[in-house]
Amino acid sequence: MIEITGVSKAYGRQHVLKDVYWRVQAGEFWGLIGPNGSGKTTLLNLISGVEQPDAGSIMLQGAPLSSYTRKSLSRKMAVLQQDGLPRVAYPVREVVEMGRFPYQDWRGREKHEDNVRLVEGIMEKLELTELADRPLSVLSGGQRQRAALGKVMAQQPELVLLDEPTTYLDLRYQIQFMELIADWQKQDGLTVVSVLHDLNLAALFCDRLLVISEGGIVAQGPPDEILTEKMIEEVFGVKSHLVVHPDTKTPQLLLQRAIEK
Ligand SMILES: Nc1ncnc2c1ncn2[C@@H]1O[C@H](COP(=O)(O)OP(=O)(O)OP(=O)(O)O)[C@@H](O)[C@H]1O
Repeated sequence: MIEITGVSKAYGRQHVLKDVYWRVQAGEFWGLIGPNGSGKTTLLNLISGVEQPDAGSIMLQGAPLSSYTRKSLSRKMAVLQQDGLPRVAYPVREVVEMGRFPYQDWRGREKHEDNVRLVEGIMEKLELTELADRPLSVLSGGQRQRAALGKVMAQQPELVLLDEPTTYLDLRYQIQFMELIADWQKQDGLTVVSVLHDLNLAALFCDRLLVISEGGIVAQGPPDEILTEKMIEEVFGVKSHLVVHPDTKTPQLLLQRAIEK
């Protein structure tokens, strides 16, 4: 799905990404983890085409990213930020329908009438039906993020890029959001790349983790190989205990206090 070869990116004199090599197979669920300022969002911005690399190449399904038009790219990939939608007066249903933009002609019409059913199905799945006519401006952060996910689902991409998507969600909605993405991944073979600060969520949901530190990749692989107390101390500078989740057998992190009593 994505092939990144020798990619570097600098802002002024600051080298934010240095010679990155990374391959993402179709259908994988990757978590991008690393400290603040390590280059995670920059990497997502390069994959989505918002930023251009200074060196190296990015291929999407075997073709250079630069060979796609904006519209053809938006049929392949969707991006969701941590605060996915602004507080505007548009009602939820209209916002979800906006996800169909890449499939519409210049009059804003679609060739297939199926789109109404598609949008309604998504609204039901995300429990947005009751909120359909409410403007985004009156919704809570969690409700707005669900509407943002609805818009992304209506876009029917093959690849979704998520940048800390659960930051403003409470525990219930964090899990619900990740489960919805995981269901979508399993049902449609969606490829997911998500920046996540919560290493426990990352371990529970991701097939693979990419650890970025100071603009370079320091480790990549399945969570049970990648998450070690040593890596967490080296990369994040904190001491931790890793325990095994009783249900999923994935590693889970317990933080240690800095001051020993
Ligand atoms: N448009 C820009 N212009 C100048 N510097 C930038 C720009 N975008 C990012 N940077 C710098 O690049 C570095 C990496 O930023 P980036 O947002 O990729 O990090 P991150 O790993 O996503 O961080 P966080 O976890 O804090 O979101 C930071 O030092 C940041 O200040």
